[in-house]
Amino acid sequence: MLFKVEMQVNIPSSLPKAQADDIKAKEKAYSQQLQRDGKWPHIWRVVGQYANVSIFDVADNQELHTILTALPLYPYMEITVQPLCEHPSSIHNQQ
Ligand SMILES: O=C(O)C[C@H]1C=CC(=O)O1
Repeated sequence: MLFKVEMQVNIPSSLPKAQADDIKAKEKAYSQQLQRDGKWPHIWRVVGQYANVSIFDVADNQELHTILTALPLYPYMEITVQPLCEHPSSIHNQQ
């Protein structure tokens, strides 16, 4: 199942820089492993914002929930999820 996920990151200025940098490094490693696994095929920065638009390719809602809630930056994120299906005019995925 494909999902469009938008993540807005709001790290409080009260969080010490070293701690924020550590969380960001863990987030990067976690994200890149999911990308290698094919679960997170797209991630794009939203211009001018500490935010991304991503596509996830997972088995079901539960798997996406498990992945998102394990993001190291999850406590500092606002996340919106939209399920996707095939567009009838798409030239991809035709059988
Ligand atoms: O920077 C972000 O958009 C937040 C987060 C998502 C992946 C990652 O490495 O960081």
